[in-house]
This record gives sequence, structure tokens and C-alpha cells, in this order.
Amino acid sequence: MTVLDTPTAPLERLPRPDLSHIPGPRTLPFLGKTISFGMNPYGTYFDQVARFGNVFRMTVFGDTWVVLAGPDALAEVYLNREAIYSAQHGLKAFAPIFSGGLLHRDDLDHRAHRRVMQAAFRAPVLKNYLTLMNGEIARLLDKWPNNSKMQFAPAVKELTLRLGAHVFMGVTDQAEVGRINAAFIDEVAATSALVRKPIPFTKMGKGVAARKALSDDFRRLIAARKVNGGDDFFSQLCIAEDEDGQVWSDQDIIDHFNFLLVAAHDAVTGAVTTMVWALAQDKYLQEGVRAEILRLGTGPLAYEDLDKLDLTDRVYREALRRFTPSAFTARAVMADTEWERHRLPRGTNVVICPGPVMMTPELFPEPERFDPDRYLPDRAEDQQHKFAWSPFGGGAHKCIGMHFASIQVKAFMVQLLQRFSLEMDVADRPKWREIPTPLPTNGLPVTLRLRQSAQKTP
Ligand code: HEM
Repeated sequence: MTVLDTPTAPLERLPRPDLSHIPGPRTLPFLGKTISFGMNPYGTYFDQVARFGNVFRMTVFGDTWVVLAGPDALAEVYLNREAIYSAQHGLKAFAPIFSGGLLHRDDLDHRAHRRVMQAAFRAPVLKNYLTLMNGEIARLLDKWPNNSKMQFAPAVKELTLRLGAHVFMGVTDQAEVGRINAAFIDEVAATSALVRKPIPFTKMGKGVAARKALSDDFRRLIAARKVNGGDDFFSQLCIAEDEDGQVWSDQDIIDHFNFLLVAAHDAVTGAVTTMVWALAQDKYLQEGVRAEILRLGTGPLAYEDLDKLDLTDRVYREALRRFTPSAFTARAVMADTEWERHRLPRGTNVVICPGPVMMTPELFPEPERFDPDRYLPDRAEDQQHKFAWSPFGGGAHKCIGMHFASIQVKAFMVQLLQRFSLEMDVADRPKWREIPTPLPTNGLPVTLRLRQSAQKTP
């Protein structure tokens, strides 16, 4: 067993190239399209594509980006065949919170770290997580109210946080769970900070302080887990090794786990919230999903049954299309290149847009309609282009947790629908905030009614 030795050099400063040859709107210097993009990111995208085509310049929060629109651009940047697009540089605004995480590494360094992480996502390990999740979901759902309207979005956020502490970290002490979750919430909030410098009392300042506090917690946990082991995700990361016996240093474990917590949490919460939004307003669809779930029995989801939830899976996929958790992502260009006859000099920051691509009517007709049948073999709208449907990204950085996420979402939906009918008043149908992660702005008021056959956990 050897400790992986891939020290990350400090980020080199890239030039700030002149991008005046790229088409784009005339805007105020610092402000640019900040307000329009912040309030209506998808609308801004489609508007700019209509005016300038698939490559355009846009200034947001003082930084100028070149937006590469459409699914071909996703293929170009995600597949990164010539190794010229850097995630580490492109996402450097988040480095104070996430440096050292997998998405904040490139090339050989990234590949070496990803090989170690893969060990925590093997099938037998995932199966153990499912067992842990099932027990904890049952206990947490026992506490949800029957027959009264609840704010579903914050409730599911709280539930996934508690689930996360248990399944992700193996932490059950309530005081510790509370402390970790509070720090975690500050970290997540920092990802949408307007002020990117970690000045005390700003979002970024609090985020950086939270990272420090969490790192101290993780360091204490590592020592215990290396001795006692455990089925939780953190314990698996502590012992993860690649096929050549390479393992991470303690600092690597801390950095990776720090990023993983956030990567896992918000997206899963978003997917579940969207599914409940769709099912609560479509009784017919809800009954269809429930019937499919009940055909498997009345117990929690078994690992072997994961592939038998066809309609549930299509609802999940449609949720990830309709309000995708990660609608935009960024890279930096490390060597002069060209895209669609536009020169992209070294140092150009590019944005690619999986969210808007999944809302493009030419690929997904009537994109605003929630329609799980899009994925049936006779329509297969997602198959028209390799990157038509790509909520998990692609290429070297494709989401490593996508099976984990699918298990978590389905384990939750199985127990939720076995127990409860979901109802939403027409007047409560929400507006959605689209970035940084989609959220119904009214908290999603939903009434849960305990089904007659459902029982509380013994
Ligand atoms: C529905 C849930 C999820 C969605 C939609 C999602 C989406 C994504 C996307 C789009 C990326 C690529 C970002 C980019 O290239 O810029 C990504 C990367 C990543 N995700 Fe997820 N994710 C989800 C759940 C999870 C979970 C549950 C975990 C861990 C348990 C996880 C861990 C990661 C990691 C570590 C990366 C970086 C991979 C790399 O750089 O090699 N994600 N995810």
C-alpha cells in the first residue's frame, strides 16, 4: 500500500485574453448580463443564442465568459480529446471551498485520484449503503406529519442532511450531526456568493470558516475509522485503494470528502423535490409509480430490484431534465483553440450549458411539459445526440456518484409512496428558481396522507 503522491502545484496565472472578436451584447463593464442571467438564466441563454448563434461572450459578476451553446459543445468540452479544457482553472472561483476535490483536479492527477475513489462506489459497497439508507429513511419518515400541509422542499433537505450524516459519515450523535450540518450549509451557501473573496461575515468568508471546521471534524473521524472501519461512505473513503494499492493521504481524504458532501447533497435533494412536485400534481402518474413500487412488495427497496423500477426511473430522468441540478459548468482553455470558427485563446473561460440543452425544443419537444414517456424506446428523445440528456456531465469528470444518487432517490421514493399519498393544491403550484440549484420558491406545500395499508416502523 502506497500513499498517492500527486502534489498539486499552485494554480498558474492564465492570461486574460482579448475576446472582442467573439460576438456578444453591449453591456456595462462590470455588471454585464449579471442581472438578466441571475434572474432568468435559461431565458438569457436562448435569447443570446437567437441573437449571436452558438458562441457568444457574456460578462457576469465582472468575469467575461464565452458561452458554447448546444449539445456539440458539450461533447467537445466534456470529452476534451486534446486535453485543453481545465476544470480546475475554470472552476477556480470555488477553490476556497472545494480545492483538492475531484472536480478541481485535471488530467493525470485527476485520473489517479478518481481511481482510488472508485473503490467507494463498487456494487457490494453500494449495496451496504442501501441497507443503511433504508433503515434511516424509515426512521426519518416516521416523523413526517400526516394529513397536514408541509413545506416539502425544506423537509427533504433536512432529511437528506440527516441521512447524509448517517450514511455518509456514520455519525449518529445528534449534537455532532447538528454541528456538521450547520457548517455544511454555510459551505453550500458560499457556492452562490457574489463576493468571491473570503472576507469575514460574507457568504464566502463563512464558507471558508466552515470548511476549516469540517476539516477538523473529518481529521478526528479518520483516526477512528481507520481503526474500527464501518459501512458508511466516509469509512470506505478512508480505506479506498486502487488496483495498484495506492491510497490517499489524510489530507486527500478530507479534501475529497469535503467536496463529495456538497456534490451529493444538493443534487439529490433537487431531484427528489422535482419528482414530488411532478407526482403531487399528477395523480395518474403517481398511482402508476406507486403500483410499480408495490408490485415489488411492501418492504424497503432491495438492491436486486433497482432495475425493475422502469416508470420510477423515467420520472427520475425527466426530473433531472426538467429542473437539472447542474445546469451550467465552466472550464478554462489551456491552449489556443477554435470552436465553430471562433478563436478561443489560452486563458478563455468557457461555459457549457447542459441545462438549456435539455430544454431545447428541437431535442425535447414541449420542453416545459413533464413527460416521462420521452424516454420510451419508440420516442427515445434523449438518444438523438450523445449529449442531449446529460444531467451527470460526461467524459473524465462524469459524475462518479450517479448510481449512488439513483439508489438514494429510489430508496426514498419507494418508502415515501408506500406510506403516503401526495397532494398539492392548484394554488400552491410553485415558481422555480433555476440556479445555483433549482428550488420551488414557495417551499413546495404538499399534503401527505398516510395510506391505509402503511404502517410505522416497528
Ligand atoms: C442526482 C444527483 C446528481 C447529479 C445530477 C450530479 C451531477 C454531476 C455533474 C453534472 C457532474 C460533472 C460536473 C462538471 O463536469 O463540471 C458531477 C460530478 C461529480 N459528482 Fe455528481 N451528481 C449527483 C450526485 C452525486 C452523488 C450522490 C455523488 C457522491 C456520492 C456525486 C459526486 C460527484 C463527484 C465526486 C463529481 C466529480 C467527478 C470528477 O471530477 O471526476 N454526485 N456530478
